[in-house]
Amino acid sequence: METLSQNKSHGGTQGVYRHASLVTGTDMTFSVYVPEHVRGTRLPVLWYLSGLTCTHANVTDKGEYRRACAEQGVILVAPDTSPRGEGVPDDEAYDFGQGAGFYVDATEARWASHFHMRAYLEQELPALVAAEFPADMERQGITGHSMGGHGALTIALRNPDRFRSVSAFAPIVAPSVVPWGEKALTGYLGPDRSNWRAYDACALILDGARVPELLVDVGDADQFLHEQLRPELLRAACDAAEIDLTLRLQPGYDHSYYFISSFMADHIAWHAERLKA
Ligand SMILES: N[C@@H](CCC(=O)N[C@@H](CSC=O)C(=O)NCC(=O)O)C(=O)O
Repeated sequence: METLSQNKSHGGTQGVYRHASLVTGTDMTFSVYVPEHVRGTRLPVLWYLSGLTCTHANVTDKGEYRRACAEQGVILVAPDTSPRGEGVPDDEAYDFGQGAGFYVDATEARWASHFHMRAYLEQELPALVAAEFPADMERQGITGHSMGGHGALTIALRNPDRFRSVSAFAPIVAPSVVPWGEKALTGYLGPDRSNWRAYDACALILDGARVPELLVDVGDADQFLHEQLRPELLRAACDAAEIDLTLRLQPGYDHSYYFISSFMADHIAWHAERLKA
């Protein structure tokens, strides 16, 4: 692992790192904020998965999480949203290809050699974080925004023993039935919709996957609310499965980092309560 930058912030260290990923076959860059801590102690970890067009840098620059992480003693890890670079396939559209990995392991030929964001986040990056940072991997939470909210929900639902807490900002909750998701899942996984269910939070819940509780914030002025996000589908799935969903429609907020940063400290405190219990 190579250190690209390290800066002191709120008493801790904001770092950006690069490593050669075996699962994506590319270099991958990610950021980690480590609060000040007693040498030798290990801190709980919150994963933040980003949305379409993002790298690690969007939340690192605009997410305003460091004060809350420092106060709560929580590490925050922000991975990239796809493999990138020469030799990696891409698409002209902002919602497919590089910057839009949708947290799947692609099976369609054009994408299958590099687009393995599921294995990257379920296996490779956690092992690296455990080895290189003072992270207590028994105390992990996960959150994310939009496409990254979809990633957080689906990874948590598939791995209930790994995460003690899961939340999301304006997540895509049912990619199988919304335009962003239908395009991406067709492109990465092919037309057989039965292969999409492991990547659809509502379908996973319908198929029996469970987490004890969820926190979701969405702005009521979010430009993607009705066509792409459709939080009412998560409400219905959670009600049917008796999952304790706190779904907050935040008046006046849109889809941007102005919205995310407004509720970031709330989410970090909510995760910290569960990770430190
Ligand atoms: N057409 C827009 C769409 C891109 C966009 O809004 N991306 C969001 C995530 S949307 C769902 O995953 C985002 O986080 N953008 C980065 C940011 O810093 O705001 C466009 O191409 O601009």
